[in-house]
Amino acid sequence: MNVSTHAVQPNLAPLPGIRNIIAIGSGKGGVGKSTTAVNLALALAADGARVGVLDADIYGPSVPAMLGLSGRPDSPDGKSIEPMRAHGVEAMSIGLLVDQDTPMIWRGPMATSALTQLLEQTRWGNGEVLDYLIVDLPPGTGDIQLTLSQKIPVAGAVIVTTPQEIATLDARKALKMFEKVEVPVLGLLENMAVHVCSHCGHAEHVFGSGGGRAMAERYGVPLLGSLPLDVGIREQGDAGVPVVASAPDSAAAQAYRSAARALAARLAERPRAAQPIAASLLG
Ligand SMILES: Nc1ncnc2c1ncn2[C@@H]1O[C@H](COP(=O)(O)OP(=O)(O)OP(=O)(O)O)[C@@H](O)[C@H]1O
Repeated sequence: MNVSTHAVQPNLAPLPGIRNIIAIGSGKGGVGKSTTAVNLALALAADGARVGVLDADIYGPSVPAMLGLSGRPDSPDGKSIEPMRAHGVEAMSIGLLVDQDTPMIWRGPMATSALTQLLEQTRWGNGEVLDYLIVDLPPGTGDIQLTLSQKIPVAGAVIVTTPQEIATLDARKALKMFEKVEVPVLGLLENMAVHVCSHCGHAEHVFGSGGGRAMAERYGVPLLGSLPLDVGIREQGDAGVPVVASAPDSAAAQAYRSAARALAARLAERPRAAQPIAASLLG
C-alpha cells in the first residue's frame, strides 16, 4: 500500500508521522458519524493502510465503546501517550483518560487544547508513519470544529448525513464551514439510507431515496456511498466490534469498504503536499 501525503489548508503543513488527517463531520448529532468513522477506519486498514482514529468528540466520546476499548493508555515517558489498538487500528480518545461517568465540563478553549494535546502527544504509528488518521469530530459547526479546522492540518473532510438531515440545512452548514476554512470536502456519506429487513432481506427507503445524490450534485461534491440502516451495525457497534470486523462479508461491511475506497480514491486525486526543501534535497 502506497499512500501519498496530500495538501492541507494553505497556512498549515502536514504533521510528521501522519500522512493524511481526514475529518469526519456532521451537521447535527445522532446521524451515525462515529459509527461511520470507526467502520471507515477499519475498512481502510483492511485494504492494507496504517490507520488511527482520534475521537475529537471531547464532550461525548464514543469511539472507545465502539472499538471495545477499556483501560488506560500507557505513557512510558510521562509526556507522550501510546495509542490503544483494536481491530487493526490505533485509537485515542479523551474517554480513555477520564472516568466514564465524569462529564467534561469545559469551556471551548480547554476542550480545544485537550484535543490538540491528544493529537500531538499521542505516539501515532509506533515509529512508522500513519497513512490516515480519521478524526471523529463533534456534531455541528461550533467553536471547537472551527478552531480545529483552522489549527489541525486536514487533508480532507467527509460529511455524514441522514436522509432526514438532508431535508434540513444542517449538513449544508457543515459543508460550508469546511469550505470557509479551506478544508477540501472529499464527499458526502448518506447514512441510514435504506432499511434492510433482517428476516427477509427486503430493502426499503424508509426516508425517501435519492436525497444524498441530489445534495451531492447540488453542492458539487461526490457521494462516497450510501450506508444501510441495519440492525447489525447498531448491535455490533454497541458490542465494541464494528460490523467491518465482525461480519466482513455482510452487505453493510461491503458498503463501508466501498465508501472507504471511494474516499481514498478521491483523496488520491487531490494535490500532493509540498515537500519541505530539506526532504526534497535528500531525495
Ligand atoms: N447505519 C446504521 N444502522 C443502524 N444503526 C446505526 C447506523 N449508524 C449509526 N447507528 C446507530 O445510531 C446511534 C447513533 O450513532 P453514532 O453514535 O455513530 O452517531 P453520531 O452522529 O456520532 O452521534 P453523536 O452526535 O452523539 O456523536 C448508535 O446507536 C449507532 O449504533
